[in-house]
Order: sequence, then structure tokens, then C-alpha cells
Amino acid sequence: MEPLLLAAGLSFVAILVAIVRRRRYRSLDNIRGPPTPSWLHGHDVELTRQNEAGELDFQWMKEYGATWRIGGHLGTQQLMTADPKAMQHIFMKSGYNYGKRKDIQMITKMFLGPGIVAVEGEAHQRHRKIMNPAFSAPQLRTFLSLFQDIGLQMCEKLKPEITDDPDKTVFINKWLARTTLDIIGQAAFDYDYGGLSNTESRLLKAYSNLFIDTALHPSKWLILYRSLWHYLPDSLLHIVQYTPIKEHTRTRRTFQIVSGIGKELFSEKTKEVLSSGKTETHKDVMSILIKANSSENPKTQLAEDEMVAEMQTLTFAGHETTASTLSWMLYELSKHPDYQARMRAEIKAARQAMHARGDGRFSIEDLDSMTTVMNAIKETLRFHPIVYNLQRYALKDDVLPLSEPIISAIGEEIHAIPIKAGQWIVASLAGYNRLRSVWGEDADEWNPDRFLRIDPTKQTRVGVFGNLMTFSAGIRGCIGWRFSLIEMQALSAELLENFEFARPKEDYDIVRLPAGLMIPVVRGKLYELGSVMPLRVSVAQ
Ligand code: HEM
Repeated sequence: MEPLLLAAGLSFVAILVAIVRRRRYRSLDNIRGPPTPSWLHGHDVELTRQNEAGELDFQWMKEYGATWRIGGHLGTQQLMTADPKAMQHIFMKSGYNYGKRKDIQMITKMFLGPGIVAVEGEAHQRHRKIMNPAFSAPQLRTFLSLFQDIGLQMCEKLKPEITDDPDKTVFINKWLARTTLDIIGQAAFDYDYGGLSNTESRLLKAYSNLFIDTALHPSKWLILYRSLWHYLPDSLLHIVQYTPIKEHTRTRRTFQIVSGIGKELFSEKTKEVLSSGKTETHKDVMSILIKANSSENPKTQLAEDEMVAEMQTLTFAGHETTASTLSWMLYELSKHPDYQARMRAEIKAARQAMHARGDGRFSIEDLDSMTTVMNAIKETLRFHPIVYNLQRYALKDDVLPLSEPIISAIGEEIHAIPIKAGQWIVASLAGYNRLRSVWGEDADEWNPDRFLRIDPTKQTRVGVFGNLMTFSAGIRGCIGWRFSLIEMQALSAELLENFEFARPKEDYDIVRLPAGLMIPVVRGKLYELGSVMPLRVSVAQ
């Protein structure tokens, strides 16, 4: 059958199912929210076209409080919330009752294969059980010296690029992505991806501007088409990835390159680990995974394509995320030179103390004692959450508790919202991270010192770190959050001791484009420059 005809046929089936089910989701009439601009798309188009990620969330929060209703496809309603108790309930107290939608699962599968991020329920439990040991705190401590070595390599490579021209503008996100790619390659697979050494790296090329090409400003047709996937039976769902559109072709090309590398690595690693039996010598994440998988009951073991997908997932989730967050931190520091100077002084003092006791490298304890650095990382995670929202649907009828009551359409105060099975929910991570009730009246400013005054025991407990939702929470919370944190601490120490970061001499206006992940772009230069974070970098005095 012609692929376009097939897409049309699948859409027709899905529209029928969606219309039949639609009535059940109109249970939020009592909740206030912005008027729906279109019966066909609800607010889905506005959300993907907003000027900056989170802009609409902040606007709606001001108007309706921490929870509100928006329109979905074909006249459906979606609940959008930034409320701490609602977040806690959805992500930390309800097990798998708020699942990932099938359309989102499918898109994830197209990028990453059938790995941990794309699966649900029992299958997810199986994946997580095999992966957890590789992300334990003691295991992650062993990676610190690797993070420091690769951080130093980055500094050594960057220095000659800037010494001749003190006003040189550097796209710092590119340098950080190359660095974090090498880190994940070595830590996860004991493999050199060539990010810093090889500008022709196959993988870097495959990932370059991936989000702009596949997720930025999708057409109205594609937005609707994808949302209807949720209603397709599994037997038809897998066909949709072959719809001949440029976003899918680009995704498939990247998938083939990354999974090709993953397969080669997996087969070499499996031979190495299982034939030598010397696990002590193999401390990379993949070796631990292969060992854990081989000692599982065969019924619960991960299959080869699932293990390869795990490698793709770690490569993808483990590098751009951390690189982006660090880029936003350096951007903020370029606007806050006084805070930057305090961080540098703290790192230098810690370095002196370290030398005085006869050590050559910072320990985890040294890094943890640098509160000025840690607070800048925390504040950046709060202010610039690169995953700015998460979409879920209710598998069962439920009642969602609120810590911030809202006013209903008829003026009553609402403390809890009845939820019908099938209801779509958007958790606004960006919105929660800006709540004044949680973060103070200056929540819309980047100010790391807020963490000196906040008492976390007085907040509703959410997230995995610092009461932030940036790494999500609960059984599906980010497995790599501690990895990322140690990596950011180690790289910040190297970078800030070696370099100063300032605004570039060109008058660049940086915006946070919503492209699945939040990406930095120079306003008006998206197609010329792609995703960039330009900063003036000079050697620190
Ligand atoms: C600043 C850095 C990072 C941020 C902000 C971040 C954020 C997130 C978020 C929000 C989720 C939940 C996604 C969802 O429910 O759909 C997630 C999941 C995940 N992250 Fe991260 N992440 C970061 C770094 C990392 C690193 C370094 C790794 C690996 C080394 C990693 C591996 C994963 C994996 C495997 C999952 C899926 C967990 C599951 O479904 O059980 N992440 N991350």
C-alpha cells in the first residue's frame, strides 16, 4: 500500500476511536483555562510555537494559578499543572497509573529503540532493575577521575583557540557536547567517541541539530497525526514510523547510525565481559549491565535489541542534557560576573587546601563542599530545565490533590480534582520550578543564593534532587541524575578555574526554543547558526 494512503487510513481509524472516546475526557469543564483556539488542535500548536519554552506556562500560571485546563486535539481537554502536591502524586505516589502516552512512547522508540525510556509498566520495571546497579552512588564515585581527565582535555584544547583573540566568541554548547559525549562514551562503554579528538565524529554529525530537524515547529498536520497515534492498537502503531515525512527520515537515519555503533560495541563488550569473567576490570556501565543481565532469570532478561537500545539511550540522554545545562549556567554567569568571581575564588581556595594536604585532584567531598558552585548548578537546573514538561495520561479514575487551591469556573475553591481514566495531563516542570510559593518572590530571576535561605523541610517533597522537578521524580525519574551532577561539578571546577565567561561583543539575543528539549538559539539566526550558545571566553587571571 502507498505509504501516504496508509497514513491516511491509520489517521481515519484513530480519529474514529478518538471521537468515540472523546466524551469521557470532557470532565474538566469546571477548571478554568485559556480559551481553546482550535477544535482540531486545541493548544497543541501554540505550545510548540511559543517564542520560548515555558513562556505560555508562566503566563497561564499568573492568570489561573498552579493548575489549569487547556484544549487538546478534536475538542478534548488536557489538565496542565505545576502544583507540587499534584506532581508528587503523579510521579511519586501512583506507581505506573500515570503512564506515558502511546504517541510519545512511539516517538521515543523511533529515536532510541525499545529501551528503558520507551517502555511502560512491567517492561519498564525489568529494564530499570537491570540498569539500577550501574547508577548506584558508590559506582558513580569511581567515574570522578574520568570526568576530571576529560574536563582537562577540553580546557587544553580550548585554550589555543582563544589565546590569540581575547574577544573571541566561542559556541560553548558545541564544546560541552563534545566533552560530555566523550565522557558518556568512556564511562558507559569504555569507548572513545572522538568528540574532542575527531571533528568528523560520525556520532556528533548524526546528533548535530537533531532537535531542530525533527522536533522544532512541526506542521499542524503532523501534530494532529501524532496525537492520534495514542488511539491506535499496538498492531498498527509500529507502522506509523514509516510515514514518509522529513522528520521521520531524519530520525531513522540517526537511529541507523547510532544503533549500528551500539550493535558493534555491544557484541565486543559481551564477548569481553562474559569470556574473561573479570568483572572487576570492567567498570563501565555497559559491562555492569551485561553482567547483571546474564545473571537474571532468562524470562526477565533483556533481549539484544533492548540492550542496544539502552546504549543508544545512555548516549543520547547522557550527553546533550548535561552539556545544555552547563551551557545555560555559563550563559547566566556571563550575565552575573560577580557570582562567577565568587565561584572562581571558592574553587581556587579548595585547590589550595587540596594541595596543602598533598592531594592532586578534588575528591567528591571537595566538590560537595563548594556551595557557591553547587548553588549555581541547582539554580540553573531550576531556571533552565531542559526537559520543560512531561506528558502523561491517567490509566485509572483518580483524585489529584493540590497544594495550591484554584478557583473553579463558578468561583469555588478547589483543593482536589477528580480525574477520569484516559485524561491527558501535562506536568509543567518549568512552571513548578518558578512557583513563588516554593522559590520566593524573585523566582523569575536567576539567583543561586536563594538556596542559602530556602528551608527544604518546609516544601512539599518532589523530585530526586534539591526539590526540583528537572530530573522528574519517582520510579521513572532520571536514572542518571547523580552521574550528571558529579559531571557538572567536576567540569564546572575545571572550566571556571581556567576561563572567564562574558557576553560576546556581537549583540546576540539568546532564546530558549521549545524543540522537545529546550535548546539555545540566537534570535533571528536559527537557520544560519543552528543551536548555539555564543560566549566570549578568555583565560582566567
Ligand atoms: C542535566 C542533565 C539531565 C536532565 C535534566 C535529565 C532529565 C531527565 C528527565 C526529566 C527524565 C524523565 C523523562 C520522562 O519521564 O520521559 C529523565 C529520564 C532518564 N534519564 Fe535523564 N537527565 C539528565 C541527565 C542524564 C544522564 C547523564 C543520563 C545517563 C547517564 C540520563 C539517563 C536517563 C535515563 C536512562 C532516563 C529514563 C529513566 C526511566 O524511564 O526509568 N539522564 N532524565
